[in-house]
Amino acid sequence: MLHCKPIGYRMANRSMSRLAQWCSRVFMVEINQKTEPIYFALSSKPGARNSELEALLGSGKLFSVCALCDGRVQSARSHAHLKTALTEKLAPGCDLFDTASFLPDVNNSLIRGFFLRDNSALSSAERVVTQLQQKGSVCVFRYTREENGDYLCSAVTHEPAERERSYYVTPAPAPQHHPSTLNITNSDVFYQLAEAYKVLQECSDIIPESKAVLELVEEQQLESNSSHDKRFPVIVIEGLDATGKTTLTCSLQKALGAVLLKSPPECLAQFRQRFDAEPPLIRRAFYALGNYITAAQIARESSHAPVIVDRYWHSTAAYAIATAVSGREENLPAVGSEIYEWPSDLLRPSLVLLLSVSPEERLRRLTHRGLDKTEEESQLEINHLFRRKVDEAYKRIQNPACMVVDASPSPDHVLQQVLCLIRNKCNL
Ligand SMILES: Nc1ncnc2c1ncn2[C@@H]1O[C@H](COP(=O)(O)OP(=O)(O)O)[C@@H](O)[C@H]1O
Ligand SMILES: Nc1ccn([C@@H]2O[C@H](COP(=O)(O)OP(=O)(O)O)[C@@H](O)[C@H]2O)c(=O)n1
Repeated sequence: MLHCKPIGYRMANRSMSRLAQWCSRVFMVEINQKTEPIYFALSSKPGARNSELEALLGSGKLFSVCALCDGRVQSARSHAHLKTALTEKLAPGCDLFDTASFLPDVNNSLIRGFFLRDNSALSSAERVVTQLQQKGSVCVFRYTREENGDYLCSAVTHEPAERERSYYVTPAPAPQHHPSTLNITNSDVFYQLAEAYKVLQECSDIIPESKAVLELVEEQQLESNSSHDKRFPVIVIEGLDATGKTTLTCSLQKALGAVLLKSPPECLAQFRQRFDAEPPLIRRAFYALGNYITAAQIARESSHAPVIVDRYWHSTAAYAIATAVSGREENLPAVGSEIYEWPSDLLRPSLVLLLSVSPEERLRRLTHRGLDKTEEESQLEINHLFRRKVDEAYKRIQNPACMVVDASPSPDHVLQQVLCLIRNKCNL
């Protein structure tokens, strides 16, 4: 796959409304998560007819909107703010779809945005988007239907020359790689401490907690360098919420006389809520750094006892990939993709076990437990597609890959099964 510098920022630095710059790109509109997105391009010539595209564009006033800012942190936050503003301000009768533009199969080329179809009584969408445009770096396109059925796209801008220039909307083929996979590296999943570290450095003015997190990372790295002596096995327990990780890790700790650690580590607990409210770029960098703190703790503790770890990099990567990749499981990067590779500088455990229970049993355990779930976990419950993607991503991660354990029997049975595996694989 080709790579490119984040193109959005380059565009933003020039003129946000130069429609010609968007003509090399393909646009994707996601009507819902279960169906294939619709792809179109902008062209100076009319294209072939396409019934799906016409059904999308068919009625109402149509706009696409995206936030373009200098810098990835600002861009990520502006996109999130734009979504909140649109959701709050659009009148009933307006449909809001996720959209993105990209260069087919070119890494880092994706720019996310929204597509609006306005069938509201007062046609209020135009007022809402132009107000948002006045407040910040928001780029708006309008789509209109000609009498002969062709669709044209033009920029909503004060520049007369730009306003008058329009392009035909033409159908485009689906790319080989789903567009939502293009920006995963170093935006959703980080493969080196330095990459995740940089994100929090870039945030430190707007999120003061970032500094404290970075200090903790530095402290732990220094301590671990002086005492790295890995002798005892390190066993990671992974799985969706309520698959029995807490129950099993506590039993394993007792049975093996092991040290129990987790990721994110306890020292980050006070910051978690703050970072959970941020867009994926920042949130995922926070969890990635958590793994490096846990790694430093593992390095120290494994010198004198076996170590059991409740969630580690598999969780960070699998949830991040499943959230980033929209639509169905088939859209995930293929098995063997570099996306599933373990970070080169992160301590590798001896064994990773993935607890697996049926969706029905998991739901029964969640309900029985009756505790608060994170927003993402609640989404899992209602979003079968998302859960399938997390599960599949867990299984595709390699070096080390995880071993799947059937966690539906009784707690004691699961413990005996896992102890047996550990003895076989780790000579304990
Ligand atoms: N093997 C099991 N069989 C039945 N219930 C279980 C089993 N393991 C755990 N549970 C119950 O399921 C719920 C979730 O378990 P927990 O260990 O907290 O999961 P996690 O840490 O993965 O979120 C708890 O109420 C726990 O008592
Ligand atoms: N090592 C980890 C652990 C959790 N996470 C994130 O934290 C969420 C799950 O944490 P949780 O506290 O609900 O999990 P449980 O410990 O309750 O099973 C997931 O949604 C992941 O996004 C992560 O990214 N990396």
